[in-house]
Amino acid sequence: MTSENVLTVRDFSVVYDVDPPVEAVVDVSLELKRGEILGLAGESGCGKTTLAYGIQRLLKPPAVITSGSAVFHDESGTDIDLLSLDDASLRRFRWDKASMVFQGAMNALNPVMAIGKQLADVFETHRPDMSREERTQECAHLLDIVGVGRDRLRSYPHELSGGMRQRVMIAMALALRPQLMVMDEPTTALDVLVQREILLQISDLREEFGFSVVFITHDLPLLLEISDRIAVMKAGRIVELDTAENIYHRAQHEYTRRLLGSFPSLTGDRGGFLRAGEEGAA
Ligand SMILES: Nc1ncnc2c1ncn2[C@@H]1O[C@H](COP(=O)(O)OP(=O)(O)OP(=O)(O)O)[C@@H](O)[C@H]1O
Repeated sequence: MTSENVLTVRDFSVVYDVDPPVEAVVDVSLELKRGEILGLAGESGCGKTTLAYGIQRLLKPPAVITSGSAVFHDESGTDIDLLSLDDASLRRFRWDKASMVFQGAMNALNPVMAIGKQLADVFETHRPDMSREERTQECAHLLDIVGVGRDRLRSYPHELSGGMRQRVMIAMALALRPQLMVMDEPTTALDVLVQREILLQISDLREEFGFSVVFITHDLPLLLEISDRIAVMKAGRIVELDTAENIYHRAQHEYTRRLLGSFPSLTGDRGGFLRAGEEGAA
């Protein structure tokens, strides 16, 4: 039977083995539900990126996972113990089951290759049985759903704006229909309006495709708007994890309240702040 959760992390710790050692993630436990957007909030250096990379086994030395477990609950009903996967299984996992969009992703596009070709390459590598027609169809569809449009299939990265290029990266991340998408400050470099538009689109796509998202940013107002639940990190630990609504209205932890208080847009008239889809709500 398919589990209600897509990911279960228990007592997960990561140390950077430098002198003196840095305890970047300390005893973190969390569950990610199927189809939910979980926001990871917290000040710079609190360990958000280390946690997100750690559970996907993307960390390099001097980072060492010192304790805990991370289990992916595949929709087939199989549990995958991420910390015990060998390299080949890990590579497959990363494309097939989980994908990642990071801040500078848009600069990772190959400048001398049309974006349609770069998308098609994903299918050529990971879905070798697909025909050329199917590939082209799928690439066109992907560009449509992320709001770039299929007429851009033959465009080169330099012919697109930063926002468009980041959407292409999101299309790539969606290509193999992963069950989990990790987004680390995916839109921070972009204009605020573009950023908002892309995020609302991700939220819609998530409903359409049913994937879960771990969304990392230090922009708490943005997280409140798009997340179902928010985990607040401080010095490597999760100090509070609750629905976005509870975090906003009924934060329990003093640190969370302080974090909320550091964003002027959240401290004024409460009615002035609305979660997406709640237009008209106070
Ligand atoms: N390669 C490294 N070697 C030593 N310490 C590191 C290394 N990478 C990160 N750290 C430390 O680990 C801690 C957590 O860093 P991390 O990048 O995960 O935080 P973050 O919350 O994602 O911050 P930001 O929002 O700035 O990206 C910080 O104290 C950081 O200085």
